Amino acid sequence: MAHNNNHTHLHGQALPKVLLLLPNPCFAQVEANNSHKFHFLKAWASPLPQDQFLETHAGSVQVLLSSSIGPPITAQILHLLPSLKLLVTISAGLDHLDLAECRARGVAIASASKIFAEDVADMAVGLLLDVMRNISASDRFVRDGFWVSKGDFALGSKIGGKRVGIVGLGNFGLEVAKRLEALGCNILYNSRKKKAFVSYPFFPDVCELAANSDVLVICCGLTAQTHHMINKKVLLALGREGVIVNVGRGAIIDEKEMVQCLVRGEIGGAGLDVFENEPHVPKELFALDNVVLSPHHAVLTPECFTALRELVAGNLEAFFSNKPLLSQVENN
Ligand SMILES: O=CC(=O)O
Repeated sequence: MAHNNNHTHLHGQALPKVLLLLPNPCFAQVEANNSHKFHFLKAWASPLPQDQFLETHAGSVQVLLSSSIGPPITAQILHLLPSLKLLVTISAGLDHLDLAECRARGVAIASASKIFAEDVADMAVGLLLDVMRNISASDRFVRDGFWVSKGDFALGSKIGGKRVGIVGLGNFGLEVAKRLEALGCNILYNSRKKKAFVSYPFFPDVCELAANSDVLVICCGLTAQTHHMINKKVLLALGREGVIVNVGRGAIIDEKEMVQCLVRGEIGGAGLDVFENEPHVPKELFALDNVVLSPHHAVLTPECFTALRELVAGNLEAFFSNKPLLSQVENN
């Protein structure tokens, strides 16, 4: 009879192990609801250094649960986990994962992308409306008593009829498009590939897209290809009246250049949920009324978190019962 080395037994049967490298409120709730089904191995709670902890469990860990907050899942970590088959990330972004190494090792990835789409799109539209209709700036104007003392206030722009260029027409971008169409905007887009199922004009070149748009909404993921894709040339093509909204990742935009363009009035405004060096936001932006800032909060609704916990548990169950994952991402 094979000797079972697993540490956790329930009625003599080992629970499948799920590795966690860092504490996270979402993981804690997933654990609270599923500790009868899975044994959650917490590297951070062990007195052993992480590498040693991983070496100890190297033979038995098939699943790693990760988030986009904290250190990335590097090739070095993956090397220490030769039995790993599945990486579940509670993010839509995959930029914290070494995708090439996962591919080489045959590690499947499940993400949160789809279930975040509506909340992220709502936030993108909220930021767009706020910048273009001066909502946050109006709020400050009224609170500061300027309605009484100064009387008038800068006009906002009409939303209907505006040309909105969506960069990345995936789960997020499609939800943004749907919402903005309802507001009377004309949708254009840039994506890795033209999408056969939409009739919006496609621009293979993001600079061309910017030149033909009143607003750019960044909805794509951060990859080597999209890093600083929104550079000075693209920003200048967007132009003095142009507005940029970012709900993707900060580093998709060359942030230094964007700040300069905003300070010099070379673009019209920005609504930003993400930044290059979070939680640090360039101080120059604090003085600008045509900029709306948000602390990477686009997905933070309780409804989204409930769905996320269920998705994570569903993916774990599917994996351990050899069923298709609920939210596997393509990694090729
Ligand atoms: O930014 C959040 C995510 O990638 O899910």
